[in-house]
Amino acid sequence: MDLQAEEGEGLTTAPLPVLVATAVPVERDAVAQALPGAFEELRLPGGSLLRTAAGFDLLAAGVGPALAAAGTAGALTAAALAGRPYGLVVSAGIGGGFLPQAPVGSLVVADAITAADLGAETADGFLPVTELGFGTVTHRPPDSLVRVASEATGARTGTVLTVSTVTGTAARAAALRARHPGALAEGMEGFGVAEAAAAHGVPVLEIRAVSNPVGPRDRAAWRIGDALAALTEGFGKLAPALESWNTHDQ
Ligand SMILES: O=C(O)c1cccc(C(=O)CC[C@H]2O[C@@H](n3cnc4c(=O)[nH]cnc43)[C@H](O)[C@@H]2O)c1
Repeated sequence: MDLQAEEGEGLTTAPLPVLVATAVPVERDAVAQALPGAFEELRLPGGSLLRTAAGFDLLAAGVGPALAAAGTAGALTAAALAGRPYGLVVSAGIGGGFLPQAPVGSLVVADAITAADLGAETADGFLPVTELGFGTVTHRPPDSLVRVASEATGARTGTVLTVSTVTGTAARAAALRARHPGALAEGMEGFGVAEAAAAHGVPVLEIRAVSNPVGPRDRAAWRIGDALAALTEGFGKLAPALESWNTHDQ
């Protein structure tokens, strides 16, 4: 695919497509509602992908960091082999919000995407995998991208934690806060998406619409419909900002 388009006297770079990875189809569909035009459905090994004419590919990769990483990596590899590489990967979905900073229905954009439970438990507390001599526990989206995304959507910015076990007690929420003072939200996919993006050298963004507080388990307090509506509204504002960032601002 020719990425250069002539415009007037000079050359401008056409924006590379954006991959949006959600966990489940209702999240993918909430994002799709914000994007104009028809969708083409493509089959991939890890599931199906909805492609918009405007350059957004939407993937429901599954719940949890492993499926998120596998699905995202598969889509990135397929796109690269097809000669249509992505310029940006977005992890999008609902999540738990730390109160009072991130109430139900609000949006959070990650300035750090951190694996909160990747490491070892010791008698002296939790050791992140980096202190064991391995890998990484945090990916940082580009500052300019975080700024553009939060200005467009009104989202708060802070750390979004990725957990394999949803927090369900006040004690666990307090422990996470103590270890990650900048945490605003938790989800189960962001770090997996970010690992796959990093492996391909592609920038990543994470946006979460808060469906429930992080803390004691209370299923009656979930507001999934409100969070999905916030995701749609937020993505409607985010999409043009991403296109602009992708073209000019990075
Ligand atoms: O059964 C529970 O107590 C419970 C509480 C919150 C979420 C779940 C899920 O199974 C949803 C997992 C799904 O949604 C995202 N999500 C939403 N809220 C949270 C949360 O508080 N902590 C972590 N992840 C959350 C997550 O990214 C998954 O895709 C069950």
